[in-house]
Amino acid sequence: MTEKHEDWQLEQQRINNVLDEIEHKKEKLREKVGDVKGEVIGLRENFWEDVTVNLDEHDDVVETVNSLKQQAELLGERERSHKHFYDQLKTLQRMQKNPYFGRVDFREGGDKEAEEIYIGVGSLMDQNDEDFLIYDWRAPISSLYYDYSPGPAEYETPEGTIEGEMELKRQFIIRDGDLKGLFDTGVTIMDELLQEVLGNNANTQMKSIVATIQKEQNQIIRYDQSKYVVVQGVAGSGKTSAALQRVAYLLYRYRGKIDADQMMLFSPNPMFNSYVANVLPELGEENMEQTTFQEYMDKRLESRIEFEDAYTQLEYLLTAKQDDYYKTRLQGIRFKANLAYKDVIDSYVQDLELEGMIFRNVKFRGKTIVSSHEIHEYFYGLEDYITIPNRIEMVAAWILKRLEAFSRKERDEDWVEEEIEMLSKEDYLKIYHKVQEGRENEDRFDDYIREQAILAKAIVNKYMKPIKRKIKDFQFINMTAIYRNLFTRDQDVAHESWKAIAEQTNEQLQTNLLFHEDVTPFLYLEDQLKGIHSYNKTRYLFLDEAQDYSPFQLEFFKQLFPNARMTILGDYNQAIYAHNLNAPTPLSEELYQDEKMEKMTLLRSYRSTRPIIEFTKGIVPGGEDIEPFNREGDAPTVTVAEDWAEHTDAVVGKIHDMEEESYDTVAVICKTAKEAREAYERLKHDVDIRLMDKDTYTFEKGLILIPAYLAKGIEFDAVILYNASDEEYHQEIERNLFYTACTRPMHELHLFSLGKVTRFIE
Ligand SMILES: Nc1ncnc2c1ncn2[C@@H]1O[C@H](COP(=O)(O)OP(=O)(O)OP(=O)(O)O)[C@@H](O)[C@H]1O
Repeated sequence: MTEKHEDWQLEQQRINNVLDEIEHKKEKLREKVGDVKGEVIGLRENFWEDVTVNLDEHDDVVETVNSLKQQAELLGERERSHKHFYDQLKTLQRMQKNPYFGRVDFREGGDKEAEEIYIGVGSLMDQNDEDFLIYDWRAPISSLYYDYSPGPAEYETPEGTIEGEMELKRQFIIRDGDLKGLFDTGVTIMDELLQEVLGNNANTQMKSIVATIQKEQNQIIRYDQSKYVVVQGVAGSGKTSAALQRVAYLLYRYRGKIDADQMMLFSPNPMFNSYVANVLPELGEENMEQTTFQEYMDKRLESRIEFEDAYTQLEYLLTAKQDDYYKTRLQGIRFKANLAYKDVIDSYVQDLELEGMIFRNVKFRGKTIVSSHEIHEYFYGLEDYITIPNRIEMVAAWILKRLEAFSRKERDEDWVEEEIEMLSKEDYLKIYHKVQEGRENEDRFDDYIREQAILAKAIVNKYMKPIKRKIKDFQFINMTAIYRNLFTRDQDVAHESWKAIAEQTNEQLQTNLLFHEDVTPFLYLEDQLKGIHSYNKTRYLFLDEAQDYSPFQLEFFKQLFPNARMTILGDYNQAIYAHNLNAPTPLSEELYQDEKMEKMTLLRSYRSTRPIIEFTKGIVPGGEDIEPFNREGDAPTVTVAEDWAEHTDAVVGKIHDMEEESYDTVAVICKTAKEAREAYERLKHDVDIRLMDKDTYTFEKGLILIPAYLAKGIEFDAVILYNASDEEYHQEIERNLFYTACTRPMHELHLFSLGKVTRFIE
């Protein structure tokens, strides 16, 4: 028997033993789950029988409350145990399919023998609960597997560094308990497991990478020192993957201290959210909160004011005529992204402490209860050392009091009486019963009057309620007017085109629609006036595709999440929004001058084959530093067509050719949504293709048509770049968009161009 064959047999034998142990543990757990479930059901059913309810005397009430509390605590504890056992059972089930993926033999300094350490998605103890049969990939010792090849190695523990010698590093492919692959590092130079994983089809759901995490990714996953970790990683270098495994790692590391709902991920769009939603559950963890900045803006602005979304802004910049209006808009977009503009707002807020706040009349049925002028007087009558938000609170309390007094008077008005007469029988009876409550034995002669009074009060209150809610929401501040005033007031703004920008913005605000670039500044200003509704609970914030946020937005996030450590990941070569063109992004070190920040860089790209990466390297400056992972494939192709008919035929032909490859996902990528719609009209008769737009919430298998900016962060088996002509892609703002599109495929990339192909690939 060869040595290799022997190893294989021994490992298969060990897998069998481990599987037996898993089965054994599952059996024991099932019993426990069953018992606890029985207890929970019993407790729920008999909840009221087991508490002593006695409300006669004060002491009895206290006793009853205590007894209720005890019973509820018992139930809560049992329910938690049930969930805990159930989760363990699920982990064991997952382990049964693939108990572990790696092994290192590590001899600690001074020891004679090496310990065999097997690494999987969860830990498993032996029968006597003494030794680890499998270590969780997040355990300190598991780091050895990711960080070293055989030779001297070390890992960190809370007690300090452990040094020693790694004698063996082995990777496994196990499917349903059968050993399918075994690779020893040192014997094979290439990472075969990674080759195998990356050679598979792209998926509509991102997969976990725990079996093949690379050293530099492991650093990001486990890093836990500074408040800010900033990761600049080239396309396909595993930024999103690292972010998600990092969440899983932190949940493990701080188990019992931090929950998934104290972590939040901001991602580019809902489709991306659905793309990554499976990774954490696959690792046996709950998902963190996931959102998009668009969702946040929607929530904040509700129906108060309409605003343009980021994609509409981009669509405008990529498709509109480049006249003076366009140029001013572009300058405005770029200026408003900056911290200089934040300074302008900060100084405006200082002025507002003394003058300039604009309020709304508080009205009820056409009558003014408190006029904007009165509010203004009251506000500026308060001491000016009191902060604006505190003064606003005082104003709200004062208005509410005025409303109360007004309500009392209003009850005598004719309209109230009319409403009473119009009351439905049901409503009337409800109020009537209220009047009767507790007075069955009393013979009251004034019942009618009392009844009328209660009815009148109920009616006025009903109409007053929404007004009160608005006051509590501080909607008596005329935010739009205050923001607009920023563009009409006399103010020294150090920007050569400020006048034109201000004029344009002012004009736009009159239509009651905020430009996208004004939304963050608007919300920031609002927070300075109303007080910040910060997310104090969030302990870890993840910003993916961070290059698309502005420096202003970064400051906004810092203010919004005061207690959060931030992991900020992105690629400046994929910055597709105009505000970040040749300007700082949240990936720029200069934005963290006074704060503790760790910058990490990922240069190795895993998504695409080597020929595709070699091709895309040429598109962006500095691309020569990108290192391809060595996976073979066909070189990208470029086809030039003379007219649309030829272009369409060529694209359709390629789509048909690719049917043989049985790919799961093929994307035809266009520059904009407008072009995607046009392409759809041209292609829909010949191929079965789905058009995706910004409202698409899930990413499904098949052939899709998508604008480049929506394809951010996701990947496909093959990509057809629709009309990669020089006419389409020649401005600097289009370079990164083109690069983003070309870096989406795993296996094939084909470019089609109407006329001369883009200069970016020359
Ligand atoms: N260590 C790894 N093991 C296995 N697959 C990996 C690894 N790192 C990255 N990948 C794969 O490479 C692809 C790209 O990863 P990911 O989407 O996380 O990269 P990214 O840096 O966020 O990309 P982009 O900026 O282009 O959106 C994914 O298919 C991911 O599974």
